Amino acid sequence: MAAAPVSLSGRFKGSFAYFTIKDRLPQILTRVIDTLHRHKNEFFEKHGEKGVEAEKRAISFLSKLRNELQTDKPMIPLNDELPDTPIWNQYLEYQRNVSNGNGQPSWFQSPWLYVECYMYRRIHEALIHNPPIDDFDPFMEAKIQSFFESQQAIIAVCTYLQELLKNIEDLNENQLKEEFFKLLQVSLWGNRCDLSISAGEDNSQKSSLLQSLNDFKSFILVDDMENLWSLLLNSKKRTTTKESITRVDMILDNAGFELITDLVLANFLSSSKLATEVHFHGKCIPWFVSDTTKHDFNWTLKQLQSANHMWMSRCGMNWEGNLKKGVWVYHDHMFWTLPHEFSSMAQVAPDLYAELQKSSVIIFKGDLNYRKLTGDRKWEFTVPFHQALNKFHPAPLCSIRTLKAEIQFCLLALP
Ligand SMILES: O=P(O)(O)OC[C@H]1O[C@](O)(CO)[C@@H](O)[C@@H]1O
Ligand SMILES: [Mn+2]
Repeated sequence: MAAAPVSLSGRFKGSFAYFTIKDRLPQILTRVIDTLHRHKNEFFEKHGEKGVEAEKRAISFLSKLRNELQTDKPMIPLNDELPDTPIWNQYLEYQRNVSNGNGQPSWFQSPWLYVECYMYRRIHEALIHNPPIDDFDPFMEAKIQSFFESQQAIIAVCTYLQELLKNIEDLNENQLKEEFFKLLQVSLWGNRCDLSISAGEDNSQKSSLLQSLNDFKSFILVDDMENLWSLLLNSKKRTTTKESITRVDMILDNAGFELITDLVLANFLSSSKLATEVHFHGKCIPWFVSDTTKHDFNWTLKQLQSANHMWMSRCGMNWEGNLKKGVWVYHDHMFWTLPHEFSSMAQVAPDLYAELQKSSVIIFKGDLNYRKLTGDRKWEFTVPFHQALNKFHPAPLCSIRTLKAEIQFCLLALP
């Protein structure tokens, strides 16, 4: 098999990677600095002068980081005490070795995937270094605002689900398949609501998606819904005896409306018995502006339960119940916030790889997961997706992603 092509990088002027590193990442950093500035009084009220001092130090750290980025300085090792720090610093050494003498790993010369992930980890380092604001999520405000801006769309999709559940037992196989395809597409288009692509600008879902699915159909470039349906249906038919299970793993992406669409899809899979277990995988630190952390996941369930809308609160209660019963499980392994391509998971995080091997099908949400699945390299569009996976295959898998970066393939891998 031919060697894997080079990584997408800011060294390719005019590429989306170049535009992202040159313009978008500094915008995101500036927005983080502004957010810290705006929370100065809150830090003072909560922590007194110590909070204000910590805020000043974090801002100075982030301003220095922005200058490093904008002037293409070499990447520097992390020096906080977090468990992933040695892995990040080993990865920097690896980048130094593979740069084969083309100088130090730097923002515009190194792989885009690495430098973008590295920026979010350095943002976390800026806070970790500065207690007592070390637990502050600089993206929380934007995630919460995006949730509330999407209220109408959330009400519509929760209402649709609850109406569907009333007679789900009476649906025949074709009707079930039709509903499955609808909710898959809602989860797909929910991925447009990502605050990284908008550099933090509002990117919430204003209208109900369910009425627009036909309008969006022609924008689906690669459609393997039939294969995914067959895989789940065959697994359901095999799950006759008690002990056999159909486990679906959802590698989550953005909080807010997209997370609701993923939970709605998961509820449908559980209620239709297409899945006997659903495992959700979130991020262990704030990531790519709107990616879901455990706090975001739990906040969303609580927010729904306390909503003054019957179907929203019903969803929140049911979903919390599924977690309590253990039919739904939430994980947040540190691997998801490392810079590694997924093809190195078996070496870097064998425990996570083994966990995913228990799955009947793994659904990867979003653009960043797609980039990590395929190594974020300059593949020809005609290369089969499974080739780009580079032997990463813990279980049958698929990607549900709205295209936000140059990388794209013609086929999805499932079986
Ligand atoms: O939330 P998603 O779908 O992973 O999108 C994040 C992606 O968007 C981008 O901002 C666009 O390139 C990338 O940084 C990242 O891959
Ligand atoms: Mn995201």
